[in-house]
Amino acid sequence: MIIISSETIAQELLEKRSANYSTRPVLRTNELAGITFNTVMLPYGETLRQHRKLFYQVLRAEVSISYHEIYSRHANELVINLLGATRDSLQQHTEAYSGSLIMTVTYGHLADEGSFLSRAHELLDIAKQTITPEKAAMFTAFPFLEKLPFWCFGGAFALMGRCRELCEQLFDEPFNEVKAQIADGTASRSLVADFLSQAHDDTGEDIMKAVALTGYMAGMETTASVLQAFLLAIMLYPDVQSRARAEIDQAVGHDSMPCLDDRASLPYLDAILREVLRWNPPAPLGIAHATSNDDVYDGYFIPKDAIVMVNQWALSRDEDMFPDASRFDPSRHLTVDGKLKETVVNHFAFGHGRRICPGRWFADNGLWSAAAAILAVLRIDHAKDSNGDRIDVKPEFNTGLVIHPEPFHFSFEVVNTTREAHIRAMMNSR
Ligand code: HEM
Repeated sequence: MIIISSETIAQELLEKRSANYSTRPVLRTNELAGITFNTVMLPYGETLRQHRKLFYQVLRAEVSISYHEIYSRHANELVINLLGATRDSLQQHTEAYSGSLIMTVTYGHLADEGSFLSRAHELLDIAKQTITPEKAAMFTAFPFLEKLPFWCFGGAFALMGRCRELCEQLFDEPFNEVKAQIADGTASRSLVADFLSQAHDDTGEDIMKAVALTGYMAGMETTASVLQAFLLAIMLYPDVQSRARAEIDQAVGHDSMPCLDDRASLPYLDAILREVLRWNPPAPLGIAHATSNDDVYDGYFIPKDAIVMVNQWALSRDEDMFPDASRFDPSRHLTVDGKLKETVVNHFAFGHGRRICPGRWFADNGLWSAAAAILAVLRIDHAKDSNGDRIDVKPEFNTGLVIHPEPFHFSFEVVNTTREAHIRAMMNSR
């Protein structure tokens, strides 16, 4: 296994030599769990090319921004929900935001959105527990284990069958519902509806089904994790929070809500989001790539089928690139005259080369909309204990493929009642 801990080497290998570094390790557990349809797991080849082409068609920068009203609507709901959030429900609120946003953009309005969301969440939970590298290694080393019924293994493994069942249901059901809505003229705009409005054969439809379900599985938790880290960061760094709010007030006026059209006038907010991704990249070890052929780099022999990981955590702590790296400092992404140094969404947190995250524009727009709405209406601060003393919080994160801040105490207060009234009125008018 090769672990890359430098941005330069990540670019040298995964980008400049991408033809050789773009497949994925073969994990037997993906097949057993029935999730080989998932774009993230696909080996390099024709099916992957078709998936990525479709992702590009439906989620590239220009298309992704055209869903701006949906982002705003969900961001407004999030703001109101956060007012009632507790230490233990913050994760749930942020996941509800990212999950329902992805679902709405992907499928439009489903008759039973709750059922889709709860089953998709269940699928993700089971998948996370069953497809870990150590479990994949166990089945590769001892293939006879596959002959045993899954319940023998207990724990999450006993749920492999349920995982397959959920995949089958969620692959077809929402897609077929949108198809029926198109036939009776009730479909709202969505990726699937846009896709179905053009002519496609069955193969094309299966790819769209896979892309649609992958979007939820790949995007829900990552986006929610960044949102939680954003809230933690602006609570711990109140000067950053005040400066971002002042920038919004100045650019859009005290009574209006910021929207994606205002983005170019809010460089500091973008710098904050880039810094959140750098400060604690949500997938600190990325997703494993694998080599298709032998290679030699800088005198080192790298064999075919080697697993190649990018240690994003190490990249984020590179003191040459990011002096005083553990400090949360959005200004490092700005020029001296306050402009963004990088204007494109090309952050290492989204990966490298031909497998770079194809949902990055969508994630970026969703995160921006939520962050802008939160800052425009709410202030997050440390909570106080029963004696009125501030409860200190250390920035601690859990471990896993996708990490989250550990639950932390906080308090929200409304800082702009006009905007709050405005978004409540918008929500009630629907
Ligand atoms: C802040 C949120 C997100 C982060 C940090 C993130 C990060 C990543 C990373 C690190 C990878 C692996 C890249 C590599 O192998 O080099 C990836 C792959 C992927 N992401 Fe995201 N992602 C996010 C949101 C999303 C969203 C919202 C979607 C879709 C709606 C999405 C869809 C995908 C897909 C399909 C892949 C697999 C691409 C492939 O294997 O070719 N992601 N993402």
